[in-house]
Amino acid sequence: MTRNAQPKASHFINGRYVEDTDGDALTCIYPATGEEVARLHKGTPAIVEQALAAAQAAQAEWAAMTGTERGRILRRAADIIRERNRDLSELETLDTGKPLQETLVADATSGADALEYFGGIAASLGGEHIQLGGDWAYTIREPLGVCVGIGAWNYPTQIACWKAAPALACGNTMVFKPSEETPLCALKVAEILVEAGAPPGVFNVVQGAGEVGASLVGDERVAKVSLTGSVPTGRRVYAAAAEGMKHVTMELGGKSPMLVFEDADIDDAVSAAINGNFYSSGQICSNGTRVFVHKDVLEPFLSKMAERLKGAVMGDPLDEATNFGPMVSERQMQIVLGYIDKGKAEGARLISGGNRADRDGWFVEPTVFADVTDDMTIAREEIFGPVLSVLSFETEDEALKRANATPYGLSAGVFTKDLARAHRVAAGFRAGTCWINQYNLTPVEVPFGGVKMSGVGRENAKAAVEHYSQLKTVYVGMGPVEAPF
Ligand SMILES: NC(=O)C1=CN([C@@H]2O[C@H](COP(=O)(O)OP(=O)(O)OC[C@H]3O[C@@H](n4cnc5c(N)ncnc54)[C@H](O)[C@@H]3O)[C@@H](O)[C@H]2O)C=CC1
Repeated sequence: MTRNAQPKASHFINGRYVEDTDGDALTCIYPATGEEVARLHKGTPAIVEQALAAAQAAQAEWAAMTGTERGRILRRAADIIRERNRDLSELETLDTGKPLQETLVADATSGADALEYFGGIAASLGGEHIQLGGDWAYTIREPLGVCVGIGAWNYPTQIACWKAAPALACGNTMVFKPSEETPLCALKVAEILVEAGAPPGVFNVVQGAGEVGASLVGDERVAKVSLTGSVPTGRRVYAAAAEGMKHVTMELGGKSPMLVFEDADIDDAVSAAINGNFYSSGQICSNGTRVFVHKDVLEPFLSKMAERLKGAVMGDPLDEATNFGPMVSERQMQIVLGYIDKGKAEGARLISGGNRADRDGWFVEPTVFADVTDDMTIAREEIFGPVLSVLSFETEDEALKRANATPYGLSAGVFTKDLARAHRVAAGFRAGTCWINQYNLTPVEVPFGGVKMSGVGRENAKAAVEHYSQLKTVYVGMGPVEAPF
């Protein structure tokens, strides 16, 4: 397999690849080896202008198509993505370093799921009729206009599709800016949408870092901004959008709890903790990084976990036998290693891992700390790497209080065989998504998003439609108009 992932050009605007070599260089590094696999350019003001003008020009025609027609295009794009899943997954692996074993099942395929789902409901979106005695009113569901999508680097294809699919289904157009760490796969989504029949300008991709994102968010033609990123960036983008009274969806970070009660199936709980901490090398916003284990099952939990970690296979992510890849960048690796040092310095007990792996690329060993207390840095801050903190608890009340004692509120999980307790705890969690005896599954049919500092709005499911459309109310007078004088 070739390690050259060079796209035809850096940006995709108005139905075609576009280059502007005046833009600063944007190099794409394969995180498993450090080698350069593509070189692009960041968007210049001229590129940003072209993209916004194209999206604006395309919007009326796109919105005038029937939902059935728009939906058919999205569903066709989903089919093409599935047909090319292997190529797209290999590209995603080169861009992110995530094992091919993962990208084959969780990236392009999840993007296709979103395009299929929103393609399927596009024809049924509409308003309602409200009878008011003799008079009546109806609502029209209208698109917002030009939407901006801004992505993080952990799930580039999925994020592009999770934003594009509902936006386009509702009749909006989009300018999408991928993370500067992972610019490649959104270009493929744009290419495929055009191949599936989307008119030029409906979905555009512009590369760049924060400045390019900020110039998109600040433009008065933009009606809505959807960001997947960190809380500090979310604050900035939300504030900039508020200046123009723009709609926002903020999918931000987390420090989610997973509660393992004494009656839980410990093997399942360990599996879930592995999925919720080491999949994508821990670079998942909804990860359950604070695992609260009841004191009576703490030692069996830790010993089973240590045993299972022996099954982690570090290697070339393009080899399908590899199930544990590197961090996306050297910078992210250094951040994670810094947190591991803090964990050690603040007195957490290292059960396994704890170091950079002795190999090329930006690998950090899967790391488990026990005896973690609520005040330790590793229990409070989002690490976004393969670092699992185990805390112990004695009562349900105590566990729930401690689980909720965080500014974040993205996700939470509970493992118990006691059904009443499972639902009671789920009701008590202050989080946008809760799992009972499961963790980190995010099918497109269910809403996903956070509370508190973890975000605003919801992606996926019918809920996303509310965030990509607005209602116009039309009141219909059927009788004479009464007036006081
Ligand atoms: N809740 C969710 O659905 C998810 C949240 N995340 C969060 O994303 C973070 C990791 O991703 P990163 O790429 O490091 O996040 P980041 O916040 O550094 O960057 C996110 C995106 O925002 C852009 N950006 C930065 N400053 C901007 C500005 N002033 N205006 C407009 N755009 C700007 C970046 O170029 C990038 O495309 C983690 O905190 C993680 O929890 C990641 C995946 C999913």
